[in-house]
This record gives sequence, C-alpha cells and structure tokens, in this order.
Amino acid sequence: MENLEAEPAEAGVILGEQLPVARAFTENLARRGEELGLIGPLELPRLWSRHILNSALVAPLLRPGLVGDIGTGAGLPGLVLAIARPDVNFVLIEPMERRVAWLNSQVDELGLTNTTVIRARAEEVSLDVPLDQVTARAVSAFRKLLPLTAPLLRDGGELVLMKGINAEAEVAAAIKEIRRFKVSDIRVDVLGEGVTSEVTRVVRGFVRA
Ligand SMILES: C[S@@+](CC[C@H](N)C(=O)[O-])C[C@H]1O[C@@H](n2cnc3c(N)ncnc32)[C@H](O)[C@@H]1O
Repeated sequence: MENLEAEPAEAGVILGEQLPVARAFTENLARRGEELGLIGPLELPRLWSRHILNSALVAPLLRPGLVGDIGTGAGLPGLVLAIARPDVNFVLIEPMERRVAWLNSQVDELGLTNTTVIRARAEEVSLDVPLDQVTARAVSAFRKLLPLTAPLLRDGGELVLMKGINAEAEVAAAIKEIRRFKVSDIRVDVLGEGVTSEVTRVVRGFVRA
C-alpha cells in the first residue's frame, strides 16, 4: 500500500461524516484491487483523487429514492455513492461474477444497509421497481449508454451519467437516441470546481415514458 495516494485534504469536505467508511473502502480496494483485477497498478497513486472523490462528487445530485448504477465494476461510482448517501437506496448492476462477489463482500464488510448488488447486464436486468435516477461511469459512449439506462427509469426519472472532457460532443452525437428515449432538459454539469483538482462532468436529463 506504499503507493496509495495520501488522502487529499478535500476528502473531508466531499464525504463529510461518511469519510471513515470511504477510507475503509479505499484501503480495501488498494489492498485487494489489483489481485482481483479491479484496478490497474497505475491507479494506486491516484485512487483517491481520480476514482473515490471523483465518484463522490456526484452524491449531492442524488435524491432520496432508488438509484441504479450500471457497470459498477470495482465500486465506481455506485458503492462510493452508497457510502456517501446512506439516505438513498442503491442497486448496483454488474455482469461480471468476480466483480459482483467483490461488491457484495464490501457491502457486508462496510455494513451498507442501503445497497443491493445484482449480477446482470443492464439490458437484461429485471427490476421490481423502476429507478428514480441512474448513474454510470466509463461503461460506454453516451449514444450507447442511453439504451442501457433510460429504459430502467420511471417516467420523469433522471440520467446522471459521468463523462469525460468530450461530454458535449457525446451528447451531440446522440440526437437520434435522445429523441427515441424522450430525454429532455439535457445538460452537462461540471462538478468539483474550486474543491478538487480532478473535476468531473455529468450528463443529466429527464426521461419520459
Ligand atoms: C471500464 S469498466 C468501469 C467500471 C466502473 N464503472 C469504473 O468507473 O471504474 C466497465 C464496467 O461495465 C460493466 N459492463 C459492461 N457492459 C455492461 C452492461 N451491458 N450492463 C452492465 N454493466 C456492463 C463491465 O463488466 C465493467 O465492470
């Protein structure tokens, strides 16, 4: 763990009283993530800033209700958000068995009572109730992500999709899909400016059934 990035000063500002839980998760991921194929060796020196805090920046956009995270992988952003927002219920949807086992082990170990993990591809998952909001990070281009996420939302539910510097271009390339899934009020928000060096972008929009 000597390569693990020191906890940035802004971690407390972003995670508040949930910081000790986030710290435990970060240390678990640093200790076991490479061996389990969850993160590459180059990620340890930037685990806090690029991954944990970057994910946690989305937390203030969530509302009490049911949030689904598609393709959670090592826990990003879904598990970090479940830590940051104990007042919100989460379903983490991930098809890979080893990643699902990791996510379940962390839900147990961290004592998260607001989180369910489902092993499935988003396009095949069957949910008992539709989602109020859906998140995803590094799963696919916005154009391809819309058919995986929009059908899981209730009427009026919200997309909160983490994207890189090309977020606006990805939205522009998805005109057909935006129309098909009746997405309105699309906008790109930049999160973390003035708080952390690793700002993030989210594409937001509401879906009509
Ligand atoms: C590049 S990883 C990103 C993981 C994590 N979201 C992150 O930001 O580090 C993409 C993840 O999406 C999952 N995935 C790929 N296709 C998917 C699908 N159709 N439905 C749900 N998850 C999918 C993969 O198994 C993988 O864990």
